[in-house]
Amino acid sequence: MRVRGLRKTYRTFTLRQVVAVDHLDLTVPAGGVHAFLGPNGSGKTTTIRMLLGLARPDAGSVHVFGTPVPERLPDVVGRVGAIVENPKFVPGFSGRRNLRLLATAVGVPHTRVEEVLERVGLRERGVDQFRRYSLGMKQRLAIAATLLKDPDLLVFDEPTNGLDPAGIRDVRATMRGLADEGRTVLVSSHVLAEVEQVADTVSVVARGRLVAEGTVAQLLTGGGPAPVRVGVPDAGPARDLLAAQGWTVRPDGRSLLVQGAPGAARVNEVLARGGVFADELLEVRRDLESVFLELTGTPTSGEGAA
Ligand SMILES: Nc1ncnc2c1ncn2[C@@H]1O[C@H](COP(=O)(O)OP(=O)(O)OP(=O)(O)O)[C@@H](O)[C@H]1O
Repeated sequence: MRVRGLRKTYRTFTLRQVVAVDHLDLTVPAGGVHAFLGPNGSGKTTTIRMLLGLARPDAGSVHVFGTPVPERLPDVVGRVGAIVENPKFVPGFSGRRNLRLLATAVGVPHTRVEEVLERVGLRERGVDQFRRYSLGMKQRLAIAATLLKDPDLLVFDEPTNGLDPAGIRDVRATMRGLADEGRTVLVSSHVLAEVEQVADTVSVVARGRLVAEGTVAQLLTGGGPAPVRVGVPDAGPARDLLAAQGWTVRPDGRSLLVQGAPGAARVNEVLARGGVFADELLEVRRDLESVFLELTGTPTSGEGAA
């Protein structure tokens, strides 16, 4: 899936213009789990609605399997399954009966219902009424419904919202399994921790714009080497030696933080050649949470994410 220059504005009831998506570029590689991350209100749902032809962009282009959307949506709609809003199931019907109704509506045989129930781990519970399902089971039934047509691309908008840790784990495992079968899974979330373990690639948006993309490892390194923390008995000569290499050196408590050096070994070598011996050398690994915070200016965990 490829998005270029996507833009969408809304008018509020006071006629104020809200730019929900602002010249967004997005590339979702085929196969694997792609996380679409951003704080609340950063434009994820609006983008997903445009990808699915549910909202019309003001500008920009969307291609799904190389086909322009919404212009030629009917050509690809059968290859796409999505959960955008809470799917409507009949509370008093069993999970299986709900899926059979949907299967009839989309013209797939009831044998397919058994396959998708099995696929999401609900076969045993297929006889239970939908209203008796846990939130996690309801979400897995929703995923089962999207699988009825055997789609190549699955789009899930915040599928782990409101789930307990066990529910999050189940949904995550289901997404991983679908990607391992060769499907493409696009999953949006404002809670990084809920998707980082399962995502092969990531796009981060803030205020409707793309602020970073790549693999989780690429985001962690930010494209450059990790800073090196150096402890030396006398900071002055060490700072001069390191700065002479063109590296940025700043105090970090009782140590020095060196940015731009290709690794701790090279820092050690430069110091030793200058007659300075470090008593501490550490490559400082960034965690994804702090990268996300730097990129979006917003914490990602729980309700604190505004
Ligand atoms: N129908 C609408 N009318 C007016 N403004 C809207 C409408 N839908 C979305 N917006 C605004 O557009 C911006 C982006 O919203 P959107 O729902 O796409 O973000 P999001 O990243 O999906 O957020 P969340 O994680 O809360 O779902 C927000 O400022 C939102 O208030």
